[in-house]
Amino acid sequence: MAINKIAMLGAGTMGQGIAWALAAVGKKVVLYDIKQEFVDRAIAAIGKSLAKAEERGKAAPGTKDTVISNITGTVNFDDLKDVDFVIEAVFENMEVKKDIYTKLDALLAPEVIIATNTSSLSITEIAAITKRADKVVGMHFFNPANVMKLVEVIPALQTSEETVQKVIDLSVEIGKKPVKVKEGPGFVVNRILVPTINEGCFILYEGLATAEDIDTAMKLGAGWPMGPLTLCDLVGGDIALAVMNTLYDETGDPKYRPSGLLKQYVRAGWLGMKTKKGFFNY
Ligand SMILES: NC(=O)c1ccc[n+]([C@@H]2O[C@H](COP(=O)([O-])OP(=O)(O)OC[C@H]3O[C@@H](n4cnc5c(N)ncnc54)[C@H](O)[C@@H]3O)[C@@H](O)[C@H]2O)c1
Repeated sequence: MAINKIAMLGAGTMGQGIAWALAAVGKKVVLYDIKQEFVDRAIAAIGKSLAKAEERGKAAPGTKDTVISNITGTVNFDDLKDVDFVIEAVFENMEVKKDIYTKLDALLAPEVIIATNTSSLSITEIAAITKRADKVVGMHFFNPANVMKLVEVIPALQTSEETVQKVIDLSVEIGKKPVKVKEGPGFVVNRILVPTINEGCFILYEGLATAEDIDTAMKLGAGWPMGPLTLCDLVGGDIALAVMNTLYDETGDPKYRPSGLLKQYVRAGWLGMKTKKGFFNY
């Protein structure tokens, strides 16, 4: 079955970028969230960024209109019923995901693949909620998803080879570089990256350097495009903490214990760019 119409669940940071990436190559995207204002805000943000890109000559004239015309926003779950493929990027919370997967499983045609963008939850556990476990798979994009080239493709224990191949093919079709990864906490990128963010939080808490200096050190000393604390603000402190908690819980290895400071920032709602305040102000 050709994949032309794709449901994008969750119009937050990731849903927005993924919807943009899909629409840019001509896929018809149905962007679903729980509130109309979230959907409207996401589509407006894509339009604004593309208008700027056109003004600066970084996107061909008319790109914005083409991309936006390929995205339909909705808060009506039934609007997802005739899609060819689903990508889910709702909150990183198993209860929220379970509710969504139960409803999707009942709504969708049996052959439709459901790909989850989860950063830290078990894809095997998500697959087990459905009656199509062989068609549930991890498709892990990186932020900003319209720019970053990598997609980690993660089969659950139950996922069929055919499903994996379809996700690899779709990733290539939308201009990404897929890498197949066995299911394990953090996959590859977050297993390495998020503990580094966490270490930046420990260093800040211990007062070894200011937030600015920690980031400058890693940019100028290690050639990172941004420092670990800016990266935390970009990813979202809540997401970084969820990944650390998963690494810690799944492995029981104390080297993955989340920093108390990161926990405190999340409790304060200082999640980073999406809340305009994190380790830096936005
Ligand atoms: N932020 C990142 O850098 C990043 C990178 C890769 C993967 N992820 C993963 O992507 C997913 C989303 O992360 P995000 O950063 O976009 O989060 P976000 O908080 O920015 O957006 C989540 C969106 O999901 C919506 N939502 C919540 N419950 C819903 C429901 N029942 N139905 C439909 N929409 C619902 C929210 O209203 C919100 O708009 C998570 O699983 C996360 O682990 C995040």
